[in-house]
Order: sequence, then structure tokens, then C-alpha cells
Amino acid sequence: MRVKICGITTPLQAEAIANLGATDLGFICVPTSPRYVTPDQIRTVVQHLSRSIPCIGVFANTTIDKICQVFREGNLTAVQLHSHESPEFCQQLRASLPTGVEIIKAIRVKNAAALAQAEIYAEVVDTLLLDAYHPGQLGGTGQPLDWAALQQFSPKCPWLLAGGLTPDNILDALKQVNPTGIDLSSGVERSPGDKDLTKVARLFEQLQQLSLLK
Ligand SMILES: O=C(O)c1ccccc1NCC(=O)[C@H](O)[C@H](O)COP(=O)(O)O
Repeated sequence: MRVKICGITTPLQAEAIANLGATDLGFICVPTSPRYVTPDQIRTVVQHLSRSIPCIGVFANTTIDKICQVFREGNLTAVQLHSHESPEFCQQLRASLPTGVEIIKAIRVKNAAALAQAEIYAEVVDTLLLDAYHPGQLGGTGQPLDWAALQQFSPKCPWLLAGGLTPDNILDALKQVNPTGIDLSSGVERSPGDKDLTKVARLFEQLQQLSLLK
């Protein structure tokens, strides 16, 4: 299973989290976030990783030019769009990024209509990410989704479950929902941007238990 740990800010934590089993690292490129990292900071983290692992930049309310600039300068490998980007925006971004770069579209699930909207994006992006809707925060909210309402969600492309996942609730979530992967941020933190390696380790212990059960 794909396990993306998002809101990475330091080389030491990135390396430790990759070694614990994360398949992807997420970097918040949204200046208003407490987890914001500059392209220089991302590049430093990426350069210090002892092995290559997908590094995803998370963007919101910005332009294609800016995304492409940060993508290049940060040495990123994929892009996650976390705001109101239209399907046309996703297509234009695809044409502007190097061939093969993964585009992930986050859908903040406010109601059933959001799930229907997700099906439209599944035609133009590589991967979907379902996150919690919060009126005042774009992401990293710690709010779980209604997992029971996602049992039938089966888009045409791979998808990641996000929103308020923790080492304590991950097994419960994955018993109800069957995503391609998961994304965690605040559930494995001490404070915004400061990951708690003990919680990350416990997450992977829990996931190990799940693979033994399956
Ligand atoms: O994490 C942020 O601060 C953030 C700010 C602006 C846009 C997106 C942001 N995070 C995106 C993520 O992919 C988070 O991992 C996702 O929202 C889940 O967060 P959490 O509920 O804390 O696990």
C-alpha cells in the first residue's frame, strides 16, 4: 500500500520516515500553511535522502508557472493540487510539466456531490486524494472523513485516503474503505511540521498487522 507522509520539513525527519516505510513524502508549498517549506528547503531535504523516493509538492491557489518553478527548484517528482483547480487547469498543468510527472488532485469532501466531482477529475489526473472539508483550512485539519460513506467509492484511477488518519484509527478506516494508499500529516505530528517518529513507527506497526490479517 502507498503511504504518503505529508508536511515534511527537515532532512533528518524525512530520512527517518522513509526508513520507517513511507512510500512518498509530501511538502507543503502553500505559504499560509504552518508546514510551508521553501523550494530551497525542499531541495535540501531531497538531496539528503539516502535513496530515491517520490517527493510530492502540495499546491493551492497558485499559477501553473509558479508550480512549475517550485517543482524544478525543489527537485520534486510529483504535484498535488489542493484547492479549487479545475479539470482544465489540471490538463494545462500536465502540458507544462515534464512528461510522466504524477498529478494528484485532492478533493475536499463536503458532501456527496464532491464524490461525483472526483469522478470527473479521475479522467484528467493520475491519482485522487480524498481529504476532509474544513471551512477555514485547506489541509492538515486532523478531521476524519465519513468512512462509511466512501465504501462504494471506486474511481477510474488510484486514490489516497487522507483526513484525520492516525496510528489509532488507521485499522478502523481501512476495514471500511479500500483506497490505493493513505496520506497522513497531523496524526503523526507533535506540532505542525514537526513529525513524531514514535507515532510514525506505530503507524507502520499497525499497517503490518493489517497485512498479516489480509
Ligand atoms: O497540511 C497543510 O498544512 C496543508 C495546507 C494547505 C494545503 C494542504 C495541506 N495539506 C495537505 C495534505 O496532503 C495533508 O496531508 C492532508 O490534508 C491530511 O492532513 P491530516 O488531516 O492532518 O492528516
